[in-house]
Amino acid sequence: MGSLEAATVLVAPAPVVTTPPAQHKVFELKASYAPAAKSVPASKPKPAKKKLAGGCGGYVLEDVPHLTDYLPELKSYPNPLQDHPAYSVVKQYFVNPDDTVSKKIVVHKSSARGTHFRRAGPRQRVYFQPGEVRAAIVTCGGLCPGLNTVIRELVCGLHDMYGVTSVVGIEGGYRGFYARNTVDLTPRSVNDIHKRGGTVLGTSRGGQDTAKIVDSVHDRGINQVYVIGGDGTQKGAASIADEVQRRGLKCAVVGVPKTIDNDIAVIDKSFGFDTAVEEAQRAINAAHVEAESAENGVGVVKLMGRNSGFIAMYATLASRDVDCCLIPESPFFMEGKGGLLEFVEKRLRDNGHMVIVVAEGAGQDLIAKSMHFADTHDASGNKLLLDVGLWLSHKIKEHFKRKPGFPITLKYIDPTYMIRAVPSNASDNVYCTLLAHSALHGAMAGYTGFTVAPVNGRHAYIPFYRITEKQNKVVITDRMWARVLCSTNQPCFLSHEDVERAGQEEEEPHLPNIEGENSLVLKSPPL
Ligand SMILES: Nc1ncnc2c1ncn2[C@@H]1O[C@H](COP(=O)(O)OP(=O)(O)OP(=O)(O)O)[C@@H](O)[C@H]1O
Ligand SMILES: O=P(O)(O)OC[C@H]1O[C@](O)(CO)[C@@H](O)[C@@H]1O
Ligand SMILES: [Mg+2]
Repeated sequence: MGSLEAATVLVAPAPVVTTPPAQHKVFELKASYAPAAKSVPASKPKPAKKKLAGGCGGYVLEDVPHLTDYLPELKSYPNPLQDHPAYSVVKQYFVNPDDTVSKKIVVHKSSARGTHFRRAGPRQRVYFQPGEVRAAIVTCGGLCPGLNTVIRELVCGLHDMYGVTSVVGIEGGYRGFYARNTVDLTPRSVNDIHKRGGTVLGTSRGGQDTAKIVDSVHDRGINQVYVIGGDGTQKGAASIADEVQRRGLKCAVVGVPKTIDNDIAVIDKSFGFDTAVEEAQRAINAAHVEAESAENGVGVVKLMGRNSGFIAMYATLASRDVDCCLIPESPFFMEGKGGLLEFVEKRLRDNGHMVIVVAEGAGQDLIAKSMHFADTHDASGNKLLLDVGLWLSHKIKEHFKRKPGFPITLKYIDPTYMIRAVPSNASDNVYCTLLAHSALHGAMAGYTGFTVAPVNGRHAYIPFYRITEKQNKVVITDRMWARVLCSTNQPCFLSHEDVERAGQEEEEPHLPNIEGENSLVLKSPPL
């Protein structure tokens, strides 16, 4: 257990005035903060105000909070990395404070410069001394390849780059903050955990009680919290960050986005996704071998993807053995002209076998129509899904039973948990390492209330609200989905209205208008 004083450094007058962390003009941050409070009765923390900076050409920096926003007297120190033998030789190792990463990478002559995020990386000045840091790491939500790599690299990165020796793991997800003891994490104890699937800390759904979590953070003297999880977890982290600010604690709250479904908005890709797609190939290969070896063989493979069909889409494109890919974003129908059953029949007549890949969230409306079921949710409030693979297999079998002289052999493969329980592959391991490093550089530099991830290939600090306001979905009016349809030669199943609706959902939200600052974007002619 750490000392209470360590977590309550806070608003004591500091001898050195800090260098401002950002050069940009900041708007809208008007909150005044009370000095540090200890246990405060449970109350819903107000979300932090958006921190926006504007410039000409429709430039908007959607910035992340900094500890000095509410602890203006906080002391800063030279970054110890400048004396590190490995890093001191790197030219321009520290990130220029004005560097930003553009959300939009494809632009036109008259495009506004649009939304930017603060570039991730080490800063010249840090707001924690090595001996002062007590970091905590927690993993929440479903499993995902790479969780252990992120944990390892946070522990080793903090130790090797910043000399931090106090890192604890919170066991069993958010509720572990107040229901379990912590475990000490050292470079030695995490040395080879990246070779294992799962999370050495354990995980859970539900149990997110912000007030109790922040009480625990305060009581244990924790001043950096690293939260690894999906969209639900990032929402939880946002409310922890808000409560930490409200209490005036010197504690950075940092999110590392995790989800096998790749459904986190704004970011290029979530870690573990590549590994999952690779692992899915084994199931698709098996389905293909089985289907090819039987008379009118049909292989059905169900892959994860609650609301977003990225795993199914990429696994299909990678395999080239798939005849039909079904995802939640693209409605389909079974019976009649242009329906799935007609297509299965045609493909079997033409090729003698076929493989169908279905994302678990696809066709849920069809199943619900055809059977009674209780609409249930998991502990985090996520809707529990019906088994579309089983349902589809049953429907196909029933259809061909009614066709004497057309026997089929159908094999249903459900590798759902196998694709997420494996250790991360080489490229995900490197990705997880960079994510962990970007996360801890941000916390050491005093940033808080952010998720770290690559945006157009560059790591950026993204305010929590940007990650949580909507989910990333396959855009069925985009070229990538067209590539899938082209590779499988499946029908698109969509009505004109479906396509219209999909196009409207994809419209970009308007840029924030900062009076007198980014007016160009408002005056620029529509494209
Ligand atoms: N809106 C929310 N506000 C605060 N906490 C939340 C919210 N939604 C979910 N959480 C908490 O976040 C944790 C993880 O959420 P969830 O089970 O939805 O997984 P996730 O992080 O979305 O990951 P994945 O979907 O990839 O499994 C849970 O402890 C849950 O209670
Ligand atoms: O059965 P569990 O562990 O709740 O997780 C299942 C869900 O988790 C996910 O893998 C997301 O993490 C979804 O694809 C899936 O629906
Ligand atoms: Mg989720």
